[in-house]
Amino acid sequence: MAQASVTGDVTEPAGGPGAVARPAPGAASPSPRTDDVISTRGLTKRFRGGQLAVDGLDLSVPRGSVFGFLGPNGSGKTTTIRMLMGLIAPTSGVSTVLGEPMPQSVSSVLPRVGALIEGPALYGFLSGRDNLARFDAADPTADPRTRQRRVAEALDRVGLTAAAGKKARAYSLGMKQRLGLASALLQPRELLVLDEPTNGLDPQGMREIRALVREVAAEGTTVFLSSHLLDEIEQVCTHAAVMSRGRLVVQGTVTELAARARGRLVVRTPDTHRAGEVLLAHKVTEIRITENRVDGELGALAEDALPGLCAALVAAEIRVHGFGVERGTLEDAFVALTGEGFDVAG
Ligand SMILES: Nc1ncnc2c1ncn2[C@@H]1O[C@H](COP(=O)(O)OP(=O)(O)OP(=O)(O)O)[C@@H](O)[C@H]1O
Repeated sequence: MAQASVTGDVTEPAGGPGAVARPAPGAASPSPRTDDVISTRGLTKRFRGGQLAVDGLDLSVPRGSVFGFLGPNGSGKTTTIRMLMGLIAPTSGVSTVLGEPMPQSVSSVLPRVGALIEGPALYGFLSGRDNLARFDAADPTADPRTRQRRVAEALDRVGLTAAAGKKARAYSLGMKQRLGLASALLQPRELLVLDEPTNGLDPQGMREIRALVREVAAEGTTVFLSSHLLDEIEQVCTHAAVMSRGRLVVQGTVTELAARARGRLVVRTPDTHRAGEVLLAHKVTEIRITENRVDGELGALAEDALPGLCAALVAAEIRVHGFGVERGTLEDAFVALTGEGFDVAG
């Protein structure tokens, strides 16, 4: 499928989608840019069994963004996050978080980061409130004098005030997820890292978490969240990176990424078959006809061909009830870039 030209700061690995520039073996990786909140160069993880989970990743997360880290299950998102948080060592490559090299700076960086990775670690026999208090007490940078107030505020933000006294083992998956999020919100943070934060939540729970993410971002915290849900990224993120099989496919602003999928021409008419013939005669391709609707690819046709197309339909006495170009979605862009559907295991 033809792709619209892209302006702005969408970046794609040299060599086109899927190709990632890698330093020559043995060469020192160039230092990542430090003005980004997260920056990686050539970040790679090969597990002992030989599995190449992350392959030469160059990621740039701008300060103040809500950055969606998107990819199907198994594409390397969690492995990347675990490397960024210093939980596992990369096989090669470099990364900085909040301007400091990781994993060397774990002790100075992590207090500035709220993280929720692979579900929260909770004590089932403690209440939600006591879990948070315990979590806070384990944080050497947390002020014990303000603990009670901060715990109450965090519970309130995630909508768990009423259930705060219940034992965590009685919590639903969604409630556990919210409690984990509350633990990341006990202190103001410069960066919030959330691995699949809406996993296991019902639609209402998802909406609430997304609203919370927007709220936290509006307060100035950069949010980095992984997801396999395209519509989630479109709803909450300003920027996104797309992973496929351990590699970065593309990164940029969500608006620009979605714009990579060219819109389709859509004509609403009861005279669908005749309209299809006219469009075909005017070089519109991949025409699909459904009830009262014809759509097709504009292909090489430029936007200024649209008035002529509309006039041709009218001249052929086709009853045109609607005529326009529908914007492509991020899912269209993903499919166009990778040639694969989204719900595939890597
Ligand atoms: N500890 C490990 N040892 C060996 N292979 C691993 C390990 N952890 C992850 N992998 C493999 O690395 C690949 C990437 O996994 P990862 O969990 O990073 O993907 P993901 O995009 O986060 O997917 P998911 O959403 O399913 O967690 C997968 O093929 C996975 O099986």
